[in-house]
Amino acid sequence: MRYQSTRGNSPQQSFLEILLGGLAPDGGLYLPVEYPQVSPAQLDSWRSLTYADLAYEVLSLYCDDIPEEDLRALLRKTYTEQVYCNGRKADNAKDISPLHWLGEEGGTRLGLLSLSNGPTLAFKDMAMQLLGNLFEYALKRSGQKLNILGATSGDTGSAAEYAMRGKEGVNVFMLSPRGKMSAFQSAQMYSLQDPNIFNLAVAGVFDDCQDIVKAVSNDHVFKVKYRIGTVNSINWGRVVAQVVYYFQGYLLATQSSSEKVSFTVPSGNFGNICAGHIARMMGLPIAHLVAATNENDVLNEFFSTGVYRARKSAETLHTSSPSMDISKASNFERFVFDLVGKDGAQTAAMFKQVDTAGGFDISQELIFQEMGQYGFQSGRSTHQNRLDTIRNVDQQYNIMIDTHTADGVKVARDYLEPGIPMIVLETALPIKFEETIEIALGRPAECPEAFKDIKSKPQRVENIDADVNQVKTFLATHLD
Ligand SMILES: Cc1ncc(COP(=O)(O)O)c(C=O)c1O
Ligand SMILES: N[C@@H](CCOP(=O)(O)O)C(=O)O
Repeated sequence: MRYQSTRGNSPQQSFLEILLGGLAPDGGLYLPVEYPQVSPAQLDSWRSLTYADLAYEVLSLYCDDIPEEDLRALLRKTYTEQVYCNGRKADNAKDISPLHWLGEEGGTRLGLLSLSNGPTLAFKDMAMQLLGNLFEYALKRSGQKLNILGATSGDTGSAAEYAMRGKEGVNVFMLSPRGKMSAFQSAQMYSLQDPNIFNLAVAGVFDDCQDIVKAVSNDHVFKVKYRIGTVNSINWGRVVAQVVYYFQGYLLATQSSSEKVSFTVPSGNFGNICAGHIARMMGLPIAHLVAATNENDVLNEFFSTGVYRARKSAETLHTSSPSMDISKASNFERFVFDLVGKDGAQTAAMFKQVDTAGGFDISQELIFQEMGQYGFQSGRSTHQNRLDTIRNVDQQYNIMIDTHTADGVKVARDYLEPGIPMIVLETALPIKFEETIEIALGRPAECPEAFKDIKSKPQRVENIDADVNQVKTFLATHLD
């Protein structure tokens, strides 16, 4: 499989060639030149597979420069009960991403796909653990070292650091928005003392952190000299690993490939739902993909009006679903590339307009009228909706959900269609946002044993301005 940039001005490359670099040289994001197709019969033949073997079927369509036996071994090493039973009872863990039906609502079944059973209690572990093993594999083959520069709003950071700690030849430099994550999220990252992990608390919001990552990646001389890679969903490896659980969720929810399901996805950087879009483009029978935003509702605005207006840092609100406090969703560019018929020049022009004029408006264009074919719907959830939904799901179904998943359930309920099961992606465990859970339910969230004393551990973090040059200087002084 060859990969092309969404900006149309980079050479096509193979999976292993793009894995360590992340952003394409022209500033775009990589996508496969075509989406491999999965037939209904093929889909049905995957019903009895383990998660690891299902992942093999999906990923082997994309990573054809990794020998079959190596890829299968990497996936079986990654998707184990030992890695993915955190915070859940072990009887469900063999499914890796179990599906829990909440109940019947609006003439259909409403369910939660559990994706937060991994080491850091958020869905990021589903792809990040694999990325860690893929990096190790690729670096061993090439004899290279890798310095990861990442941006987090709370969950990617810890998932990446737990996946990369102790990995030979890998350093992680993680930018996080100072004071904007939950105490639990900060403690998960900042308490790590491993010499290959560096936490930088940026005076800004997540978008500032992501802009710095992109600016450093776009300085090709610096990038090559310091061997900079990325673990954000900028990296295709992250997105493609997330495609797998849409297949898993679909197979768990249905009896045959003639059935359709819809997914609601709590959305911020648009990586998770972009993986759903790709699964749908591959032929997975998804009726709708519902993007659920919090008060930072750029994506909801776009899907409802055709106007994309990225907010400035100062306009980005600090909410009680803080991991979705994002106003410049990077993966949105991948969808736009498909929307404009894989026209790299047009995509580049549209995102140049985002930089110069703050956004674009396609409300009067044919592509907006035809956008229905991609199955997107969207909605917005507020702090009060979040509290109400956490309470209501707890009372009605005796299940405690986190604030982001609550945004998902709130919006999903607005889009229930009789006869089409609705699966909400559960993106984190409640303990990560325990302050809000306490407000909503008046009792604490359950905390897995491994994290009981996390907030009292000593923390190691450096403060830094939202300034590319300061970050480059930090990297240069910590690398040879
Ligand atoms: C808990 C949680 N939910 C939802 C999201 C949004 O996912 P995405 O950024 O892939 O849209 C994130 C961050 O990415 C998250 O950490
Ligand atoms: N919500 C994320 C933000 C980064 O998203 P990514 O999927 O691009 O890594 C976080 O929790 O850090």
